[in-house]
Amino acid sequence: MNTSIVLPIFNRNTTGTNDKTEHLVTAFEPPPSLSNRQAMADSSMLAVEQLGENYDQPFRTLTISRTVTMLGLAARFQRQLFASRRSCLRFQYNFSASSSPHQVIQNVDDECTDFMTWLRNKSGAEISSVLSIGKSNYGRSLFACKPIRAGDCIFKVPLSVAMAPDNLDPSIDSLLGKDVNDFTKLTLTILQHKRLGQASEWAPYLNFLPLFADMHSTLFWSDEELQMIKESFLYDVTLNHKAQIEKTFTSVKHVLFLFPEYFEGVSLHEFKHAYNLVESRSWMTPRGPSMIPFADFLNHDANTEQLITFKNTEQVIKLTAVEDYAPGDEVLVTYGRLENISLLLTFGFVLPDNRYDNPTFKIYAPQHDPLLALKRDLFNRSLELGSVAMKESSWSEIPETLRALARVLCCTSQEELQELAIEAAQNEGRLARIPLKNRDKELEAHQFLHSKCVQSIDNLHAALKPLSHLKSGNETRRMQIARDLLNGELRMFKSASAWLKGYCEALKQTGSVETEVIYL
Ligand SMILES: C[S@@+](CC[C@H](N)C(=O)[O-])C[C@H]1O[C@@H](n2cnc3c(N)ncnc32)[C@H](O)[C@@H]1O
Repeated sequence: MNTSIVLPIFNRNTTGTNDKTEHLVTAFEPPPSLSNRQAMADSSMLAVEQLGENYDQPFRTLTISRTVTMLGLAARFQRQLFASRRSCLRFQYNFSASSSPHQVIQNVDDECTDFMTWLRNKSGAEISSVLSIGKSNYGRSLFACKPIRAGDCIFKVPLSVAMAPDNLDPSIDSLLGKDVNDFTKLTLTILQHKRLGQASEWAPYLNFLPLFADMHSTLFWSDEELQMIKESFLYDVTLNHKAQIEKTFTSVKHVLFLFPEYFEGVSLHEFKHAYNLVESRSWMTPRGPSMIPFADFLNHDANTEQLITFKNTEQVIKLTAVEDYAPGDEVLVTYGRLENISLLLTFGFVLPDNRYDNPTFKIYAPQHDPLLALKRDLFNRSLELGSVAMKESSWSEIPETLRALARVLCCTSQEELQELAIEAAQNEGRLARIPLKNRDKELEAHQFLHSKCVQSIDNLHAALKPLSHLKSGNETRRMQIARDLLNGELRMFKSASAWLKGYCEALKQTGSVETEVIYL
């Protein structure tokens, strides 16, 4: 097999050093194939922190940084499919050297001309004859400038053209510790070449990257702006990610001092900006996270199957059409099955009807619970044993881990915990593979989850109130984003709440229901 899917780097932990977290990500990094990419996205939403220790899950490494957190869990619900969307915008510039009756060239942009001339020279070949760079509602984008048929090759970008960690000046690289990861190296490469200005071999590309003012990742939101999303788990995730990036910056600062020609006066703010450029525009290639000029103008559509691939024999990044496009159609790819929290943290946007969205429960165990240590041990043991199996099973309405947590937290005696452990031992060590034999306890655990849903719904309503009455002129882009995020979460919690309520009613009425009937 010569062709493989090029993985976008997002929805991985990309921060900082090769510590335990990074090791986990690397260890579980799937080989580039569609099925693994799917698996990665499917199992992408789980976070647990207990008593200040991080318990990272494979694949996803969100951690809650609050020291008050005793036991926190983020979990997900499955959603319905939404209809496909394709925008059609007239393009502004066609960079193809050949002419065709289908080409419509509007607003020819000198910057694009320079950029495409630079790219053609750097790659030694034409990148595409059927695509144009244009402006969309989401910044720059790629548009068909000729009819494209499914199966056609839309573009080819040689891997050698990509900016990757191996482009970092070797004298800088050699001074960085072994624990400095490739994402940081790529960030430093961007900063180094930005400082070189027009003398940089990447100048035409770097000039095309979005300005700080056009980037809306919550990493860049002020404290006041972040207050708008305090009810969302993204608030915790953002603070955590900011802290991680800060730590990374501090860990490389001593090296930056040695290269004032590149890094004199580089601030944390600039570092963060470059870091987020890497996070939002890099793709995983054999050279590590790579900025692929031209390919990184592709915007995201959650409903397309269009993916970038890497062709080993030719060492090129390729896009092959999976559908027909008419001239003027925007060509979109999927960045993966990403929920709004990931989209907003990494890319600075949310999808109002995101079918991959999941409500995130923040559940804190009471600190004074004398059984806390036992509960934590039991829950962690079950996580360790259950993680592989959970990956393989399809998600039911309530994720197994969340059920497990609720069951453990609702125990009021050692005997009850013991009972749970015995049942788990009969089910591959998993605490919540099937409904509990003790129906009262099963009901209690689900009522507990239902009460958390109701609480979240109330909190979200309160958070949305000030955002709902704004006059359109007073509304900033980030206010709209915050409202879309919170509304999406509200919908999820309402749906989860309805399901839990129905489940509890069924338990109360029948007292015993078949496992499969209840869980699917
Ligand atoms: C890989 S770049 C794509 C090119 C980018 N539009 C540009 O102007 O360079 C990813 C960025 O594009 C924007 N973007 C991509 N897809 C989007 C979407 N569906 N909705 C809103 N913004 C999107 C976001 O700003 C995101 O961080």
